[in-house]
Amino acid sequence: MTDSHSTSNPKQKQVVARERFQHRALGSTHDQLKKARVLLVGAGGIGCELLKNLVKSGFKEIVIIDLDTIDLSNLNRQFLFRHEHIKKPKALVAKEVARKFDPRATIVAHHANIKDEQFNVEWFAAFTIVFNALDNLDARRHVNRMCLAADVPLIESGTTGYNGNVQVIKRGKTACYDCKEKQVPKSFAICTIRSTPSQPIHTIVWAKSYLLPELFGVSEAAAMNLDTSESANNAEEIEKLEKETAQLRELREAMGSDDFVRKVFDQAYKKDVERLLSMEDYWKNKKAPIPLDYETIASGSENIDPLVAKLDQDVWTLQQTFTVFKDSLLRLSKRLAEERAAALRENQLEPVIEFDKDDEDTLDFVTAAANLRSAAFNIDPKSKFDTKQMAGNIIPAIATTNAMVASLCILQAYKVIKGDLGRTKELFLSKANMTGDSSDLPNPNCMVCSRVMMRTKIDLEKATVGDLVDILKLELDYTGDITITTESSQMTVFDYLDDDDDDEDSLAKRRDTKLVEVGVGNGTSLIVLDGGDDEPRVDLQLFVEDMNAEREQALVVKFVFNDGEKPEIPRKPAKKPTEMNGTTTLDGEAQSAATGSKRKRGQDDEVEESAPAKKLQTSANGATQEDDIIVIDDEGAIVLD
Ligand SMILES: Nc1ncnc2c1ncn2[C@@H]1O[C@H](COP(=O)(O)OP(=O)(O)OP(=O)(O)O)[C@@H](O)[C@H]1O
Ligand SMILES: [Zn+2]
Repeated sequence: MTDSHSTSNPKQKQVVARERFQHRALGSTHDQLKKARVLLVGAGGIGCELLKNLVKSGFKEIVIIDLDTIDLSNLNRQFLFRHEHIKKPKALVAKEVARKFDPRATIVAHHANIKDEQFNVEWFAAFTIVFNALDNLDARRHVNRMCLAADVPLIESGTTGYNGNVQVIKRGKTACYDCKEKQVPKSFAICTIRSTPSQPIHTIVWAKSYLLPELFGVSEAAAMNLDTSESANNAEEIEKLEKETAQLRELREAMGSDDFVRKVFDQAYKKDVERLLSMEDYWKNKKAPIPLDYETIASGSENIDPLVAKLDQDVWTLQQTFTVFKDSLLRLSKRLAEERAAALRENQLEPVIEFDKDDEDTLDFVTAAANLRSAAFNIDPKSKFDTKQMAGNIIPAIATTNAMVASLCILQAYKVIKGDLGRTKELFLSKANMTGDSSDLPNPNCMVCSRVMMRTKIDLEKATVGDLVDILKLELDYTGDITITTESSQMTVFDYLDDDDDDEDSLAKRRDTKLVEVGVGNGTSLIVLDGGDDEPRVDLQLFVEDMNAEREQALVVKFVFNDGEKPEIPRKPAKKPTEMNGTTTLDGEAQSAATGSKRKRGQDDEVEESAPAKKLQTSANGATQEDDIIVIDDEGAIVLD
């Protein structure tokens, strides 16, 4: 008989030895983490590191989810992936590779979006702890809300270049992801992009967010993140821009014809520039742009091989740029025509081509189109490589930063697993140092976590608006002066002010309307606002689940109380001005450096890296005698917190 201690399998031996050390270091926390059920959202830069750390630190039950497939550009830092994995789902490959670190760990992988309906509050509630390893605000906010609703602790993390941060989020105990205002990505004034570019980034944004969508995607209004606040002063200019946009859109009709390239070129680099030249006042103190002439440029580019586009580190000559412009325009036109034909056959929506930094056709087009505009406006051209960084809003990801952040996540997780939330920290990593602050308390004015959240089972076949209002009154003691809206689309489900309606018939009709008819479905989140007296209650958020099999004859709406107890819905705090700190939303959101220095709060907040090393003391049963988390390796022990 083989027991785990006498195994001859070298891998197994390694795991057993590792676990013995872990037990000595962590004591009962080790037992707890072996029983924990962990969700890891994202299998990218931080996610791969975290999964490896989770398995190697003894977590036995892990669910990992990622919607993406592996790309060549991931391989330099996502070390669970190899060349042969390209195009395979990240979550599935990560699972297969990480299992080898501990064959006894159970890893379940989902190649899916965490926002999918199936991952509802009930599903989240089954986890002991959740880790976010995401790259976008939207998904982070979603997981934040789901964890608050399910009352599951969340370890949030992010990196940008050398900067990184880790935040522990637990409902009612610490600040949530939305407690602090997030900086929005930098936007550009519409007139700078469309009329008066002066830097390479302006022509790159023009090519990526204006010309490309106008020709191949959804129109400007939807695609561009432009600041139109100057519009009031520039009504005439805006009108001209709109006219030009309409002309460009007409060009789409010419797609596929022999003179398509010439038409686009003339519109974008001749007529448009001539229009801008007519703003004489503007060019009085600046070098005026020069319209480009198709014949002149084309005649010098006949012998250039379109493969010049592969030279991504070089700044192309004007003729090379023209060649890539023409070639990529034709490639994109052909692609769109094929996609349209396929969509028509399969009765699908009209396809569009959107910019993707990893899509060579769109990147070639944006690089060339931007550089032609730069040529007209006396702006320095950029290489394809530089354009990729700028258009993709890329700050290079650094494997070491990801690795450090992932290990800090684990150290915070130990405290959470121990139930030691008071000692969790928000950590900030930068090139110079690492700083740590005790986790912030929840912001009482936070729009997200100040809400009371509740799962709500609804018989969607039967339940009406009136049923929902009645149960809110009956079970949660609302007066009825409430407004209910859907969170995502902000559609009104019920408004007590309409209840004052004199028309009895219309009132009755509204209350008898089925909830499904007013946009409520499985997974909908509803916000209940108390419009009552002077001291309204905080907002209530209901996460709707279809009652399905549990349908009971009489009950069509049923609240699921956490801990089985009816929650108290407190009154809103009296309004007073709040001070919002800047924030460190990292990763794809390209935020400012994560110094965290402004957040220091006294003695407790010592920098983690400066914590004095203490001697490892173990008791008879092998557990440490202190509260500190101690990491040991063959060299000895280090006290980390
Ligand atoms: N809604 C979501 N559901 C599931 N996974 C998501 C969701 N949003 C983002 N992700 C995943 O989170 C991971 C974030 O990892 P990372 O920041 O390293 O990005 P990446 O896409 O791998 O790299 P890069 O953007 O630099 O090419 C990605 O693998 C991405 O697919
Ligand atoms: Zn909050």
